[in-house]
Amino acid sequence: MNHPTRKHTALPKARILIEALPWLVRHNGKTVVIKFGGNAMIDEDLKAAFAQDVVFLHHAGLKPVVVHGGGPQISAALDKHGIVSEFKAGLRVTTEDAMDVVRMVLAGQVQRELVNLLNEHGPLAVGLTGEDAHTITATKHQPEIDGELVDIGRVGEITEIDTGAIEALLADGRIPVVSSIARSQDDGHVYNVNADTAAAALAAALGAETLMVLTDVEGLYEDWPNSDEVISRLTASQLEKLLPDLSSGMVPKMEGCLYAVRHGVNTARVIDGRVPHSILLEIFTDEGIGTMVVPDEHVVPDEQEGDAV
Ligand SMILES: Nc1ncnc2c1ncn2[C@@H]1O[C@H](COP(=O)(O)OP(=O)(O)O)[C@@H](O)[C@H]1O
Ligand SMILES: CC(=O)N[C@@H](CCC(=O)OP(=O)(O)O)C(=O)O
Repeated sequence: MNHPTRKHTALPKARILIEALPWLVRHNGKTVVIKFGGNAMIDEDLKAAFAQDVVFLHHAGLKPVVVHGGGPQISAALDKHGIVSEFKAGLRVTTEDAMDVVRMVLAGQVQRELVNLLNEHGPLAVGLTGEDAHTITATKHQPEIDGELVDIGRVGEITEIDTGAIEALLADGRIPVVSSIARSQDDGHVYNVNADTAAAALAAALGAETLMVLTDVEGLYEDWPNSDEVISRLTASQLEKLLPDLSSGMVPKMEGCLYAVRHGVNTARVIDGRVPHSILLEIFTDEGIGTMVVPDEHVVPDEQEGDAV
């Protein structure tokens, strides 16, 4: 017979579950766009933990949408094809030949791998690219470098998002996994779009609660590469002032975060994808682990439990 003073060894687990209750209530039914960067996909265990987290969110009542990158994977494949990778303004110079490889790697390799990992937990994930059902439409992007417009090939600037296919999948209880390739509004071809930019545009168009960008650093470093002091929280205006000083991969990431919070997304976060289960830590605890960008008018509830988003 159970004695009332008997030690219940599972009690700490119940406490952990109940601690997550405010977050579960807050996020119920909310869309969360999660960008999984190519640099964060560093090993099999991390990718499996990522898939577990996303499936957990799904079963916890959220609507996760995954947008994936694959920069290092594309560079490796281009290398095999004897094509040298060159970046300008943080974007890959994409020739017609390179575009074929980009599409093959993102849609045929990285996306398939993530879809399969998610589907180990049930018939959940469906992969698509921005080409499908006009999800992402783009025109040629020509960045301005030193006052001049530069031709970087088939790199797209997003002109339109059609959320129909993604919303239909969410309504059907699926997890959309989107590759950052856009249909062209100018010709019959496709464009290479930076995955951070694509994730931000989708988060805004979907009216997502949160944009979460997983990468290979702890967050936005205040004085990179001289110090590893992470900026834990900043407003849109504060971020806007920092943008001109940012470099390389952080540029599209932080521009994306700014775009998202200026277009209705409540929070945009850059978090360390090398930390196993970083998504769960960020969503269900008050120990935010990366950099959080909030709209200017965002009022901080008092720093109490349940205040992470
Ligand atoms: N201020 C900064 N804070 C953190 N990382 C920075 C900063 N500026 C540049 N970086 C670089 O940006 C990289 C992340 O971008 P990127 O390589 O494109 O990753 P991903 O594949 O996840 O999109 C970091 O690994 C770091 O080298
Ligand atoms: C135009 C452009 O630069 N596109 C990116 C698309 C993939 C991507 O963004 O991957 P990460 O998120 O891993 O960096 C590229 O070709 O590398």
